[in-house]
Amino acid sequence: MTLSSAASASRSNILLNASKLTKTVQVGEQTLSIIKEVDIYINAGEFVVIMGKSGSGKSTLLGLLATLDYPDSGSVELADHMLSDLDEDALAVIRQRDMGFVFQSFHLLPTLTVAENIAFPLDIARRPNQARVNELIEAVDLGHRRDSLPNQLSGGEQQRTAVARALVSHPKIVFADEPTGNLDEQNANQVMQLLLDLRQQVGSALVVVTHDPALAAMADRVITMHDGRIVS
Ligand SMILES: Nc1ncnc2c1ncn2[C@@H]1O[C@H](COP(=O)(O)OP(=O)(O)OP(=O)(O)O)[C@@H](O)[C@H]1O
Repeated sequence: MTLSSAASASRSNILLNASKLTKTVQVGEQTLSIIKEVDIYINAGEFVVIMGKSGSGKSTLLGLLATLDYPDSGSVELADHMLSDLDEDALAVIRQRDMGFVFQSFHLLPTLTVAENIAFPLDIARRPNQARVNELIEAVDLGHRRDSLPNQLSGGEQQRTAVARALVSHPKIVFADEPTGNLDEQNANQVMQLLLDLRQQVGSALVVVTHDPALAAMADRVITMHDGRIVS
């Protein structure tokens, strides 16, 4: 295979394609450019890690790809939907149906139990499926904690709940922003292994922002950012 045919083969299965994304923020009188004309694609089922120094724009880029934030210009397309053209209601439907999220600080709903947090994406999409929820609770080894509230859980248990919630509705893509950043090494390894195993079962693409080189070593592709641009 030539280099160019290899490149086109690896791009033939594109799930998410973002083009010329830019983002500025206003700091006092100054307009700072924090994402600068970034082009990025993610293939279906691919595991991509985004690395780079603190402040290089990783979390901002992830937020733009996941439609949690708006770019100043540029476009994001997911599975034939041009997300940049959709209103907030239509985006909410796509986020519920096609995306999963794992954040560094867990972001569980504090008044819902483990089982209810995991069921939440199915419930708001009006597709309740208790069998699927039970399967995920077992997969992340939280059967004994199913009726606990988030504030009764350890950090590792909270993040395992978040991982199950992210995968429960068979999303096309999961976005994770430093998912192991608040965990000790043992819990970090367990959470990452669960995230990788479950997304493999579901066939989801996975995009992870991390500083962890061990995680990067497991990725299909590593993207490095510097000063708002992708440099490799
Ligand atoms: N709302 C905002 N207002 C002002 N500056 C912002 C805002 N959001 C992000 N920034 C700045 O944009 C730059 C990129 O931030 P971002 O959080 O994306 O970086 P990062 O690479 O994820 O960093 P870290 O590894 O520390 O989490 C940083 O310099 C940050 O201070």
